[in-house]
Amino acid sequence: MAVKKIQSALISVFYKDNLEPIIALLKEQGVKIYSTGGTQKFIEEQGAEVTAVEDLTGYPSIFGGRVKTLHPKVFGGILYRREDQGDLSQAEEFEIPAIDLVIVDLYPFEETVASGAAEQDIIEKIDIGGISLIRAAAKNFKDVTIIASRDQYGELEERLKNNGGGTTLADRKYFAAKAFQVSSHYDTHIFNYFNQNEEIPALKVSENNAKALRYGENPHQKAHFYGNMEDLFDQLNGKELSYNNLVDVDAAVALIAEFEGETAFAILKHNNACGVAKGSTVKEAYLKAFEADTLSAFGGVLITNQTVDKAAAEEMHGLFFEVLIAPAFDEDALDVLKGKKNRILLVQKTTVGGTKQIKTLLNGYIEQDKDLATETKADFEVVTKVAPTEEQKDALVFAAKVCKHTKSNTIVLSNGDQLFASGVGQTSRVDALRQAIDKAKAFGFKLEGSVMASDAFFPFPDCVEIASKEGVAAVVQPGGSIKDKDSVAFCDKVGMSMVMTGTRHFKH
Ligand SMILES: NC(=O)c1ncn([C@@H]2O[C@H](COP(=O)(O)O)[C@@H](O)[C@H]2O)c1NC=O
Repeated sequence: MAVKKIQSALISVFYKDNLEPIIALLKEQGVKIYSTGGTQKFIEEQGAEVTAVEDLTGYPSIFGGRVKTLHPKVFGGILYRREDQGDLSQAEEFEIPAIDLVIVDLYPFEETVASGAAEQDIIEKIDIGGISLIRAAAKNFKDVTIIASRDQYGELEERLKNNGGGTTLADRKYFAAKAFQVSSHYDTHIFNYFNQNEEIPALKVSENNAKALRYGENPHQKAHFYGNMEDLFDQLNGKELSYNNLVDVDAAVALIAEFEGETAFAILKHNNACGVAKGSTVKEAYLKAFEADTLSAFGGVLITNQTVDKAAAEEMHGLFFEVLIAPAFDEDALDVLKGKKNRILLVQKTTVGGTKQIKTLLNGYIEQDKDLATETKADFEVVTKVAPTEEQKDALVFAAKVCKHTKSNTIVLSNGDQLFASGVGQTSRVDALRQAIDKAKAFGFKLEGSVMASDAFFPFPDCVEIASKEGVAAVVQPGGSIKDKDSVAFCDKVGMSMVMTGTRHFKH
């Protein structure tokens, strides 16, 4: 493919670091360089000759730098069509020199917003000239090479070296695509900043980090993860996380976040907890979580909110599991756990931020606030004659937390520190309860004195009737059914206690 030699360049960058090799290369190739204030100074310090953009435009940088490159001599030099006779003669008539390469690094808008800067500082970080240079050069990719971020210097250097100081049309089109990636990402953040109150109903999401996954939910489905796992986790061992691992890891970190300040352990399969427990040590919490369903734990995703020590590691080592997440691992625990090379060990460095959830659906997307509501004892309204004891209230809080993170319809049976069993993703609440009862019994739990949580209200008294036969002593549910009173009346008849929270936790 034909190579177009670069003879002139305009460089205007916010961060000057890492520009040195490019300057050296352009200098070596005798490229004429135009530049703006701070960048010009930096380039001159590298010993290269530079023409100030002011000398090209005949204007100084004005309005505190708001206008410096915005001039027909600059934009004309980038945008005129090199093969169009009319454009060529106009360029000559207006003495507009060609600009073959544009290098820009934009004002750091995103970074400034994240720093908590005042509005005026943020507004001044909306780059106008730079973004216009990027768009102009990308539009004229047939003739112009655009480098729209300092992340791309390495690629430019490599291609210039390989092509004897020029670029091919394919190179320029590639860089143009990257330029629009940069400009659209930049504008997405500006829009979201201006639309913080969501007055304008529009969904703008931009994520530059794409990681190809081995496959999607199934091997015949291609998949990518868009995000920055490294910000959240350090991976200490094991193969790459799969699509399904990521989905479970997401569910696991959301669940364990409910147990701040306690020692908790959860085992998840296909997004649902099959074991959750609290203990005085990680080992104890793990053993209790495992006990809830020793079958489903096989191949599961494990999570705790405390440092994994050797004693806990030795217990877990016997289990085949996919992922273990913890805030830290003792060295001797790692020695044990690393005994299986595919086992993924993640150190969770921080909690997951963000308040929104987005899904594709039909021919569009649905977006909602994350379910960040968690009920405490203070949220309980006792609706039965008998009130739960303090111990039962603690157990109801525990059951409600697990319930919130389980697929609907769900019923959770537990005591205060151990999930006995849950019915998950059932089409009826009665089915969910029956599944929970059968499972709890299959793993040897006695339900006498246990508590029950339901993610949504009971439309009929059937669930409390079944639960009471098993000895369930206290119930937590959101309430809100027109037949609430039937369930309450039944509880009163048999001496069960019930609290309502007013908050439903459907999870589809
Ligand atoms: N106003 C303009 O005409 C203009 N032209 C280029 N810039 C930006 O100015 C910065 C470089 O400025 P300096 O070289 O003075 O450090 C770059 O981030 C570039 O994107 C401008 N600044 C903001 O819009």
